[in-house]
Amino acid sequence: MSSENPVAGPSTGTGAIMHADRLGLIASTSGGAVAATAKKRVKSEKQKARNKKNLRKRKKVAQAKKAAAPKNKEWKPDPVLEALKRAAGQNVPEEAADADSDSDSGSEDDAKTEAVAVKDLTKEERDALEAKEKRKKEKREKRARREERRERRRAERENLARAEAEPPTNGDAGSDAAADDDVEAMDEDDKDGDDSASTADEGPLKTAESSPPPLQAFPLPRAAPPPDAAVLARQGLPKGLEDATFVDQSLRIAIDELKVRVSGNKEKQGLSERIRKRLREIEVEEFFAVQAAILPHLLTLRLVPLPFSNLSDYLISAPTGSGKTLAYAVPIVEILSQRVATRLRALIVLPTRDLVVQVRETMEILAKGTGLNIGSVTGQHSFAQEQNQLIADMETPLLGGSSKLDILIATPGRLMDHLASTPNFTLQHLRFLVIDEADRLLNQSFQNWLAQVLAYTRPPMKAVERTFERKSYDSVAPAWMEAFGLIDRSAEWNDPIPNTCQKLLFSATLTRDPSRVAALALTDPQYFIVQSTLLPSEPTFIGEQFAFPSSLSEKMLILPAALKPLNLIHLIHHPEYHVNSALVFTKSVESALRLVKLLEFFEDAYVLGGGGGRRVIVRGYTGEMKSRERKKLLSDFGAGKVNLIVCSDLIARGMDLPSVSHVVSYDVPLDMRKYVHRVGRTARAGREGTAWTMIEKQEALHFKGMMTTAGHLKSIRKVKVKEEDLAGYRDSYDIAMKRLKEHYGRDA
Ligand SMILES: Nc1ncnc2c1ncn2[C@@H]1O[C@H](COP(=O)(O)OP(=O)(O)OP(=O)(O)O)[C@@H](O)[C@H]1O
Repeated sequence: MSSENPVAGPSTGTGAIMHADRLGLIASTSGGAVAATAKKRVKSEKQKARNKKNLRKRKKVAQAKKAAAPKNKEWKPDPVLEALKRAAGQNVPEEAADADSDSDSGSEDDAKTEAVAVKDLTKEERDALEAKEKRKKEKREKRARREERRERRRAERENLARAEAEPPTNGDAGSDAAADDDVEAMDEDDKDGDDSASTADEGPLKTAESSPPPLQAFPLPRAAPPPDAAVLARQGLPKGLEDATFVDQSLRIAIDELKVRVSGNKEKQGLSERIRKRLREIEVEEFFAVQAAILPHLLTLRLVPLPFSNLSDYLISAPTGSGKTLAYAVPIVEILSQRVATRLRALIVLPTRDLVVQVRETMEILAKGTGLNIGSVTGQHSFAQEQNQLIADMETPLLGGSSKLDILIATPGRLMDHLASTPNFTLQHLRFLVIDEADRLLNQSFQNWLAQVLAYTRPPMKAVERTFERKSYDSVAPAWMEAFGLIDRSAEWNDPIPNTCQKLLFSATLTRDPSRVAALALTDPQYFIVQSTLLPSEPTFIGEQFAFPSSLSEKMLILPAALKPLNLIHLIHHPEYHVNSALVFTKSVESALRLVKLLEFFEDAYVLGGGGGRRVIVRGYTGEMKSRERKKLLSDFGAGKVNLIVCSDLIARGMDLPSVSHVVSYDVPLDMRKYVHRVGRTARAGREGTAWTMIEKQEALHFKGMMTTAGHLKSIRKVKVKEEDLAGYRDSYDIAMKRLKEHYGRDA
């Protein structure tokens, strides 16, 4: 038993082992006090010996450091020591000063000297001295604490050793306490940063026996890894839309070569001679990729599909100008030309009046000689006029409706009006429902048009009570008969009579947003994507697919807003760019009209001033113009009488103006879809075309980000127009600006 052991003091005389948790109790007894005094003495002797050893070590280190220090680094005397020397009029040798500053137990003489000298110190010197004293004191206290801990640990180790020899008499809390102390000691040592306090000689405190292995942490509940974004986006998407069929944009099939499967592996000519003749008349000798891919599927099923035949719905995403209109117009005309009686069998929905007019023209050319009746409702004519065109008999209530038309082309708003208010207008006979520019139309939610139209194409779930007698000529669609009580199939096991309406959705920027797709209630949907082979075979993101005509070249100008008009003028007049027969897109109708005025004033000044030979004819195209005026303008443009049409996004979609050689986005398009449709007004049907985008400096980041997200930035070439290239237009431009200000008032 060691006399240094604080837990087994001599006064106990029993030599019994006391546990660490009784330490406090022992310390309070008189025997404990004697032991403590003896221990203190031994401790202070040991402490002194250790201090001397440390002092020697430090001196050596200090000397080594001095020797290693760069020569130019001067040694600086301790300011406090210097002050003391000055005050005491004494010459303290360098070595002694060093020792004093490091040692925590200065000699008595020194203390006296200091006491005398302190009186003569300045305030700053006195503060410094006090701080130094404080530091010394803290150091002493720290060291004392460390010593105390060391002693305690040593005692505990001895106790443990004894405990191993003899079985313990009570619970073993000591190891825990020791472990706690150990943590504390480590903390203290870390704070000290004092290497003299090394405990290396004492060996590691924690041994395998002394501290039990730490308990395994109870595993915390962890969130499952998030699913892949693409997987998430596909959720709720019909299988057919996940596995899209990719069609190479360069695919071509001669119109005589188009075959359809009849039964088994047998094939036959897909189109009648009549429609092939019509196609040749409009210079269609071969089918473009979208047509070659989709026609064999649509032509296989004829007017009334047999029961159990697979009447799939189709979603087709193909670049602008790739011939989507003919991809649905040809099969509609070909299949409907077999009809005997007139029923409304094809409904084509388009977002704008202009597009309705355009598609109607194509339909009429194809249907020439078939006897098919084609009409349109857009609100351009009065409601009564449209009703007259639509319905043969509005007086007699008829279950099967009374249509004058086989094919109706409509804008959604006007279509809703007729469904609500035109007697005998029904969609029960529909064989085709086409939604062209589908992404745009699916985004239009007015009057919930899509849900309503779809509801009108399906037979009612409940039997409809009739308030009138059925006429002999009242022709009800087979799928509607049961609902009207014309047949009773309740005793039959057969499936309900299938609906014959096939949905076809087309766009250059088709969405696969599952929520929107779900709204379409598609049957066995098939998804076709027409794209250039240069693009990756898998769509990079599931939401939207953007494809561009391969004959399109794209350029961008990043420039200050104030230089936009001059740059546009440069593009128009410089022979290198020769932007002519162009559509110029602005952000609003107002900006379009203003730009038209500015360009007109410029052309006046420039041509009169002898700047350029030919005058460029510029016109604006707005929704406020009468349809007659718009038609005239487009025809003048096609004939080359108008060189530039400045417009808002009104004609950005779907308009087929074959003469457009350039598109200029004078104001940057706000989203990718707008960009795709604007640039798609050129480079149509395989022709060459160039699209320019003017980007104000502060818009560049947004625009580039948008293009990068769509994986398209690399396809756009950045062009820089030099300041000196614009110099030749300056004078005429200044005149034009002056006139523009006069035209709009001084504030313009
Ligand atoms: N097979 C073909 N051969 C020659 N020209 C064709 C063929 N198919 C279509 N075209 C012509 O290509 C032009 C563009 O066709 P269409 O308007 O149908 O394109 P789109 O794909 O609907 O474009 P957008 O997405 O801009 O509406 C039209 O002038 C059309 O007559």
